[in-house]
Amino acid sequence: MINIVLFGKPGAGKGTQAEFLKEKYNLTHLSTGDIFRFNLKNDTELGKQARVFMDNGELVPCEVTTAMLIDEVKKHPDTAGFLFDGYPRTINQAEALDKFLPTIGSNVTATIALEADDEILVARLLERGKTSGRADDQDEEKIRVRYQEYNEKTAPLIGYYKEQNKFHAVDGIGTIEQITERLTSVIDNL
Ligand SMILES: Nc1ncnc2c1ncn2[C@@H]1O[C@H](COP(=O)(O)OP(=O)(O)O)[C@@H](O)[C@H]1O
Repeated sequence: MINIVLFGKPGAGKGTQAEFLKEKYNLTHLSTGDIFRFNLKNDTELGKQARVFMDNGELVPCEVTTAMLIDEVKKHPDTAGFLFDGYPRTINQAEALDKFLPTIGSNVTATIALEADDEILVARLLERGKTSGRADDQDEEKIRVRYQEYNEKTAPLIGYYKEQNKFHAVDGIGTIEQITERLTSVIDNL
């Protein structure tokens, strides 16, 4: 089983690249943002719990997110591996994943970060907000909160995975194809 954690700031292109990578490597793509948005739209209990946080650009509490993620992983017992997109986002979540995966005989294979400057990313998000209908992409204030959350809570994961020799970074600026190529060359060399 190969488990890749796609890592990057909001707008870095994780979702776009995940679409290509899941096909190429036959992986199950789990995007916590997408799963939350699905639950929001369908007004499920989980959606109700997540809504306030998401609307404000804050992280949904760890227990809620981790329980949801583990549920999703368990739905795919026969997969060749997972492409985690948007999870883990805190040290706490990374530890939870490192504790859970061995219970299904697996582990994080590698973390790959898509890197890009904040200015470029904020512009991308505002552009996406015009068409995606995502409330959190239309308000610069909320985008700012998401970056703050990233810097405070998610950035420390770089050190966490470096210590395990599982951290790889890829330049996230270029055409979609160029970036896919950079990512695949990392994965092919794992
Ligand atoms: N691992 C997570 N832990 C906590 N909250 C999360 C997580 N993943 C997604 N969320 C919630 O869903 C929102 C949207 O997620 P996502 O689409 O991945 O955002 P972004 O485009 O900002 O990277 C986040 O701002 C957060 O509220």
